[in-house]
Formats: sequence, C-alpha cells, structure tokens
Amino acid sequence: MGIRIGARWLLHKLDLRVPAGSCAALLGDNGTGKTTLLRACHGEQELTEGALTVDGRVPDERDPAFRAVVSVLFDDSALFDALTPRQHLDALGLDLDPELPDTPAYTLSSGQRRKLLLLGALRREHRVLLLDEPERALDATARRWLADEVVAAKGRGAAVVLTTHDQRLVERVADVVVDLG
Ligand SMILES: Nc1ncnc2c1ncn2[C@@H]1O[C@H](COP(=O)(O)OP(=O)(O)OP(=O)(O)O)[C@@H](O)[C@H]1O
Repeated sequence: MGIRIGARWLLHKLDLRVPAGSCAALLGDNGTGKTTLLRACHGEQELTEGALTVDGRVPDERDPAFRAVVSVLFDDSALFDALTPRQHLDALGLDLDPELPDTPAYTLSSGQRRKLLLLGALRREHRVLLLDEPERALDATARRWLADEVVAAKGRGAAVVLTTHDQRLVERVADVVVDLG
C-alpha cells in the first residue's frame, strides 16, 4: 500500500501484516508518516495505492462493528473536562485507577490526562489496538506501566500498532519494527 500527500509519497510499497498477539512499532523522524499510517488503519486517511484491512475489514471509524473491535488513542483524543476519571471509566465499565485523582479532568496534569485516555483505550475490549505516541507526557513509572499494559493486551490476543519515539518501549513490546526514515 502507499499514501501520497500532494506530490510526496509518505508511504510507498509498504507491506505489513500484524498477527493477533503481536505488536508493530512505527518509528521515524517527525513528518515521516507514522500518524498518517495509523489514521489509515482507523479509516481516517485514504490510501493512494493498494489495500488495507483491519481485523478483516476495510477500516471505517464510523462503523459501530469496526469501533467495537478497534481501540485507539490519537493526539486529538479528548476527555470531558467536567467529568472526573471515575465518571469517564464508569462509562466504559472500568474501575478507577488508584493513582488518578478523582477530580474534574480539566484539573488533571497532562500525564494524568494521558493515563486516563490510555486506560480507556487499553482496558476496553478490543482485538486491535492503535496507539499514537502513547508515551507522550508519561513519567518513567507510567511508561513502565504502559509497556506492561501493551504486553498484557498482546497476551489477550490483540494486534497492536503503535507509533513511538521511545526506544525502551520498542524493546519491551515490539515484535516488528517499521522505520519510516
Ligand atoms: N491531510 C493532510 N494534508 C496535508 N498534509 C498532511 C496531511 N496529513 C499528513 N500530512 C503531512 O504528512 C506528513 C506526515 O505527517 P504525520 O503526522 O504522519 O507524521 P509523523 O511521522 O506522525 O510525525 P511526528 O513524529 O511529528 O508525529 C507531514 O509532513 C504532514 O504535514
């Protein structure tokens, strides 16, 4: 598959398969196309050539059946400012993480907000997990927690695709590395 933006090929002749229970890490400098590929996996970016399936379907974020099996975290993933972590997690049927203060989301630090978003993505049922720079804003302890969570998701059979600039995360979770340059 390939994606051209204007005159520039971002991804060209990319051939990648991510089996259930494994993780592909997309690496590369700023602007090389990592997020664009992840958005294509979520049905938000058209391909210029080739084909892409996620859990056997053409990606379509508007399709409830697709959303039911694909869990995502993008940079523009948002919280409800007035709701607390417990209220966010209740809505997903999840328990509150004891390390998160249960105050309205607008009062949380950026790392706490990130962890809450990650909890929502990681702990809900999914067969596919798409994470865009999940380590962003996390401290060292939270980054270890993140790696453990991704390993656990793989253990439950999820196919994981993530973008990252964190080499340690790559070493701990990735089965295949795709370096976009
Ligand atoms: N819809 C769009 N219209 C115009 N340009 C776009 C569009 N989507 C992506 N691009 C461009 O494609 C390039 C790749 O962007 P992308 O966000 O995929 O990079 P990235 O590898 O995730 O970078 P970073 O490490 O900075 O997050 C950038 O130059 C970006 O400006």
